[in-house]
Amino acid sequence: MKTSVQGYPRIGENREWKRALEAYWKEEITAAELQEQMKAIRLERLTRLEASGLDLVPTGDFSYYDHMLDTAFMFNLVPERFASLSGNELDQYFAAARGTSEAPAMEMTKWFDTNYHYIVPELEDSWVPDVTRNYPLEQYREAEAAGIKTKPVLVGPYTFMTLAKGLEAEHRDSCMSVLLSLYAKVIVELYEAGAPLIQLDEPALVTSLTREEAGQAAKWLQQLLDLVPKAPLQLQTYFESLTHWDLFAALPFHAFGLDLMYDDGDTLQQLRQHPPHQNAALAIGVIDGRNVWKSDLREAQQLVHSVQSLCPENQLILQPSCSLLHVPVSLKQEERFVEDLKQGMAFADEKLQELQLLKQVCTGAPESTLDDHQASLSRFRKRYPAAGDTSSEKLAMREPVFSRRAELQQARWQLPLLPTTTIGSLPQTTDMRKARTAYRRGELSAKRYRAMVEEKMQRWIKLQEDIGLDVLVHGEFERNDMVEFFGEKLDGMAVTQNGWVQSYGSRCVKPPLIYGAVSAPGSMTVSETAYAQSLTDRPVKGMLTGPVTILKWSFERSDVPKSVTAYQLAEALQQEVEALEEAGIGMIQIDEPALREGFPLKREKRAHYLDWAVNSFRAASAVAQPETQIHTHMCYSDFHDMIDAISAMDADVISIETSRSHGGLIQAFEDNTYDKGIGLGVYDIHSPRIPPVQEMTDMIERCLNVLPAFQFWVNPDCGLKTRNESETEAALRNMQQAAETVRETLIGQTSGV
Ligand SMILES: CN1c2c(nc(N)[nH]c2=O)NC[C@@H]1CNc1ccc(C(=O)N[C@@H](CCC(=O)N[C@@H](CCC(=O)N[C@@H](CCC(=O)O)C(=O)O)C(=O)O)C(=O)O)cc1
Ligand SMILES: N[C@@H](CCS)C(=O)O
Ligand SMILES: [Zn+2]
Repeated sequence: MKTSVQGYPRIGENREWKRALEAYWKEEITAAELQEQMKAIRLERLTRLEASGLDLVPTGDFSYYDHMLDTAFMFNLVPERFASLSGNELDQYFAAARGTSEAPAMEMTKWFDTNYHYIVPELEDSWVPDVTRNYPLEQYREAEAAGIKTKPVLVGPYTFMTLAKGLEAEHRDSCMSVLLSLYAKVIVELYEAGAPLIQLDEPALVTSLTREEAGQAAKWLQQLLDLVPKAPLQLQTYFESLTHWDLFAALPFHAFGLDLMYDDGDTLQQLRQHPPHQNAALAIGVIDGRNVWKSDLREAQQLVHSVQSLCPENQLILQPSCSLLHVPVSLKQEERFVEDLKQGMAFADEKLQELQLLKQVCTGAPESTLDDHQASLSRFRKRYPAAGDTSSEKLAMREPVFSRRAELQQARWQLPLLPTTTIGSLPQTTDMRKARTAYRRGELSAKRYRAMVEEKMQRWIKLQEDIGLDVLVHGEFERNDMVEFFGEKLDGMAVTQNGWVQSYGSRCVKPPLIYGAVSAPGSMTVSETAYAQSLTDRPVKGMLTGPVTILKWSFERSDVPKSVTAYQLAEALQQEVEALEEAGIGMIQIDEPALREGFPLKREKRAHYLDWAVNSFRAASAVAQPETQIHTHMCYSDFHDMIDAISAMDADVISIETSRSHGGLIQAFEDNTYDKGIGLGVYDIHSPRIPPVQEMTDMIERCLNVLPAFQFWVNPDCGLKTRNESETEAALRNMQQAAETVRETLIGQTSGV
């Protein structure tokens, strides 16, 4: 029996990776220094993995930004607009990820149902397929030189092609043939270099594929196997079960890696019905790879035991359910958790220890090997029993209906056509972040910290007025992150000191933990919002994070149904909506950017999810007075398949991304006779590029061809916390000008929403 992981965090124990990247982007270090620092991070990581006792240490899972982007570059799939840029290969790579003044960044979207974002490969007609550099081989050799034999990891061809854009359905087969020949080249080189196993990640196979689609995928994988008959390939899936497993079980893969944690028990049954071919190894995901709770190793042992009857012990590999990319590195630096909470937790490094313990007990060590581990888990469970259903799930509906509310709200606010606003956060400058860090460390007084937040609000309220925005925001200066902030305030939740997880590029988040029943001890956002409102006559939007997003971007209890926690969160937020109204706030935005991300990967589970997700949003917002305008915001997701759900949320206005999809999303709203307000995200906030007025005017006009003007608002496509102040001001001035330019062409039409 062996142990392995599919991948491990890249960011380093103290986010060394992020610091190195950002130093390079700020030109504080040279390319050679960046390479050197990255190498040091890679080697430290490898040493750590090997020292943990893992039998198969992964390489190739490391990246300078994102592994999908790496794969695209490896295959020379570099969009024309970057290939023609001057500079070294590294600069081209970062230009594609981040954009430049000449070339907009490549699209970025969610990696399945996680908060990790990947760069979407662009399959262009001009593509000249080639293997420009075999990155996995380079990493394999580097590890070998350090004395560590590793298992190279690649994004598999089916997942890579499925997630890419720009491919017509009728060209899929020919594109796959080309891709397979490139993969074969990379794989043969790895094999010839002596890789003992090569992991092909194919999570796209666990989505709701028809039998025909799964059959086609199996055929393509067979073609790859035919091209590299000697290579020891492992087909790896995760995040769900493989519905049509029987189509894959007989493929001559060297190993199959399956998730036995997020599969509703399906995988074991499928394995019983269709055992993999005789020589195949089985890599079984029996430790939760994407949550932070200590594993019940007795249960895991049982699971391993059940699989042992299907596969000889020497062909079994124990691993987490998925790559450990989605959990923080180590619990070592968490000093503030009360001990009985901490003993119920496991980050990536602790999961490595769990794998070793599990292997020991599954290979003959006495049962007592697990005693200490299980005892601390029991203490945790006793101290923090799974919080039951403490809140009601009754259907929440706002009254009166939207059309009546819209009249009341327009009478109250008298907004012009195409009202302008922003999404909430304004630049979180280094001085603000440093001040917060100092405040947390007790080096800055609460009074001084508050004064700084107030200074920022004063400056930005004035600036927003000066730009001419119609609806202002307080700027979220007091917040480290839109979820962590509420995690700090809410009972039943706790935050980590150093539990960073990569979200996109160098940007990381510290997901809070939901360990008990969630409730609000008092108001959480009123003080800053009311202060900002006191500085202006224009409306200031209250800013809350919705129940589904808090849940999705936290580590929730695995033994409590998500819907139960979502309703608890909704109740806490409902209180906050009331408190904001009492303080005179008449527009409240409840962000739900993770609503789409939470979509179950299997289509048949979606209706149930949407029931509780939409209803918990309504439960949070339905208490609002009819004259209070409820906004919501979502970003970087494809909403085509959920417009009805968005409508059912019954928010008065929703702001969505429009810039990267070039207005394409608006079409989806037209087809569904959506009648509420829509905020057009007219420019991409992830890029330092200042959007020209004309570009945004064109965008608004394109949308006006689809839906009436009175439905539209104009705003950036997400919060501005990552941008600097001068970029933000310039971009907002252009945005305002674009809105006013189009407004002038609409004279005579009445505003409505
Ligand atoms: C909207 N998005 C979000 C997602 N998930 C969330 N949980 N939150 C989101 O907002 N998912 C989808 C998208 C992803 N987008 C982003 C956007 C921006 C970030 C980001 O900026 N991350 C920051 C960390 C933010 C934070 O918590 N900062 C702390 C500061 C902590 C710190 O590093 N302090 C320094 C000192 C100050 C300094 O030198 O800068 C230190 O301690 O050494 C705070 O503000 O208090 C990042 O830096 O990565 C993430 C996802
Ligand atoms: N209100 C948040 C939403 C981000 S999705 C912000 O502006 O950062
Ligand atoms: Zn957003």
